[in-house]
Amino acid sequence: MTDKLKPLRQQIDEIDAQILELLSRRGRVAQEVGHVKAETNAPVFRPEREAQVLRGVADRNPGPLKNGDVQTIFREIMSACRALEKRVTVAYLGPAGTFSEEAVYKQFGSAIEGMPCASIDEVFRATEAGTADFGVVPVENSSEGAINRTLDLLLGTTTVISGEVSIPVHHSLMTRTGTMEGVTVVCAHSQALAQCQVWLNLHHPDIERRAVASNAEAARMASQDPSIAAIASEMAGEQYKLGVVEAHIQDDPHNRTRFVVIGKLHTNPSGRDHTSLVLAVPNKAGAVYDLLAPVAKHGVSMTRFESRPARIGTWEYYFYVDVEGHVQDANVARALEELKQNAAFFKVLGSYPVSL
Ligand SMILES: O=C(O)C(=O)C[C@]1(C(=O)O)C=C[C@@H](O)C=C1
Repeated sequence: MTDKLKPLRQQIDEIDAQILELLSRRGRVAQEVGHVKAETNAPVFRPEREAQVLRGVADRNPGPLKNGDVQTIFREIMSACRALEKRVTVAYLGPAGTFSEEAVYKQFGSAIEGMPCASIDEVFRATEAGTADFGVVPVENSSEGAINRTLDLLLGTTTVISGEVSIPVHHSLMTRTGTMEGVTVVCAHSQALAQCQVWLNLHHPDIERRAVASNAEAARMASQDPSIAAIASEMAGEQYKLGVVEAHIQDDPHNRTRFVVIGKLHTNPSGRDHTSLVLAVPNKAGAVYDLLAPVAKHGVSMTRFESRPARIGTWEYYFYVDVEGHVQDANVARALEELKQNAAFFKVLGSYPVSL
């Protein structure tokens, strides 16, 4: 056994030495890129370029490593190279261990400064003030729909959307002991309680459910009190040394949350992009239909349509629309120009690469 392993491990050592040499070369080139950018005050983080690199490695991947795994490795390589140019600060809805933190790492890799914030409002404030270079905020969940606070804040923000990231959301029921003995209350963020309601009704119909600020906060509470069970990610459970009572209790096994990256950066076209906008129409019959006509006319696909009350006391709404393509694409530019003519309110939130 050992005799057979030895030459294989030698091969691995040789390959690792080559990988290390190549990584070092890549790092030195990134430093040069950093100097060129510094001369022209150009942005360090380029989401469109990173998206192209990651799509490229998946397209050229000869195997046997899986595309997703190769992309994770390259995500980290770019993150480390980027940190040689500048370590970007990213604000998100904390504490550490939330799905928002997971989204931050999926988008930026781990060579960043994470800035956990107490609320979505604070993420916007930190990004607008420049305390953080970017912010990552949840915008919609596949089972629960829009995250209204984010939509409301996008309306008035001076930041733009420069990226999107979507992650699977799996919830586990966890306690200090890994059993439900002595548990009188289940704590989680209200969204998580809603996403697990069918399972809870079936298995623990009589236990009180309490909404708290975040799932990570629920995990922290459960770690200190044996009468509390938390619904959170296993990542948060590990952080607080909780035992898993039941894994994957979310009602929809394909549950996902989509986040957007906000910042001051206008992202260039990557070849596969989305554009987000907010619109309002005059309050008259057929107005919404007329408003959206240019989208179809110019062959632009709409991927999302969401409405929010304008909260000015009348039955008026803001419409949050996502379309395929970039504002610099000719057909998108023409469609938006016409949309703008018919709209009482019109704001482009940003164009950015479609999430992996
Ligand atoms: O191409 C660039 O602009 C780089 O700075 C290099 C690099 C990379 O490591 O590949 C790093 C950071 C950018 O976000 C994009 C790519």
